[in-house]
Amino acid sequence: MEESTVKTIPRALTIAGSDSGGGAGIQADLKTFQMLDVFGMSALTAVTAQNTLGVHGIYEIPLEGIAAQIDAVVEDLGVDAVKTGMLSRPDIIELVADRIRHHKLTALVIDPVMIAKGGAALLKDEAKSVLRDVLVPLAAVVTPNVPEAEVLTGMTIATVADMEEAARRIVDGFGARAAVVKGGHLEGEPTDVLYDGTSLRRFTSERYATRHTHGTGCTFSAAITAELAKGRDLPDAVQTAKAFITSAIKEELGLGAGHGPTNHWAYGRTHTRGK
Ligand SMILES: Nc1ncnc2c1ncn2[C@@H]1O[C@H](COP(=O)(O)OP(=O)(O)O)[C@@H](O)[C@H]1O
Ligand SMILES: Cc1ncc(COP(=O)(O)O)c(N)n1
Repeated sequence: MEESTVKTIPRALTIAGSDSGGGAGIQADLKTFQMLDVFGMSALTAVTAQNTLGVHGIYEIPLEGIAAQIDAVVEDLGVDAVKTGMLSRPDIIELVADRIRHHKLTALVIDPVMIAKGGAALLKDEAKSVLRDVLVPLAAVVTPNVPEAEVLTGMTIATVADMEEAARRIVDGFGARAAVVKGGHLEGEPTDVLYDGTSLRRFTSERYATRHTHGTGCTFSAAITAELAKGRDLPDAVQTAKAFITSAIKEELGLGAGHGPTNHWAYGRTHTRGK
């Protein structure tokens, strides 16, 4: 009998919005999955007309179409880890939570996307509590930036110690299994904090002075998702994601007149990827 050429490859799904500019949203997620040697799939929640200058239009996908995309990939190709990004509305969040429960997708990364770098709202105000109450309890990890962690917890965050307190509240108060609060919006060396219900860890890097940070949060959470799809534990996944996003910010591409995309090739050029 001929030897089988079938290989198993880790598979990751992103449930998020499309960024026509290619730097954030599902485009950032799929590029990141690819660079980390994970097979990427997508379920679009919305299409945005977007470039480095801002969001020029939002066109949401009908609920039935979002559910059909998720069901189609899970039932045939299989999903080892899943992330959510832009979810826009309360009913989209409810639907995504329903499909995640139905398919028993436990390796779930929630990036609670609220506002684009240019200021456009990607999540309606009335959806914020639904995200916290319905989706966060299903998460293996939630990855808010400082303003998002402030909205979720209602607290003001000015220091790394505040970020740690916010991470604790997201886990102990809202039922996520872990939280990474990202420190890009505070001054100084950007420090991200991970709390998993037992211990706190800090991940710090150099800060690069650049306006090309469009899609940093999407890329970071996609890298965590890719590593979880490979079966890595969460601290390892966060460490790789931090290295991935740091390289992507450092080696800017200089595209566009506004907040340009990060460099999704950079990490692969400087790190040996597991083959
Ligand atoms: N100027 C920067 N230099 C290096 N790393 C950064 C910079 N800005 C953000 N980061 C890192 O990029 C990731 C995303 O951070 P953050 O800006 O806090 O979230 P978001 O992109 O969701 O707004 C985090 O790992 C953060 O530490
Ligand atoms: C479709 C989509 N999803 C997410 C973001 C957030 O990315 P960022 O906050 O890094 O601009 C975005 N701008 N567009």
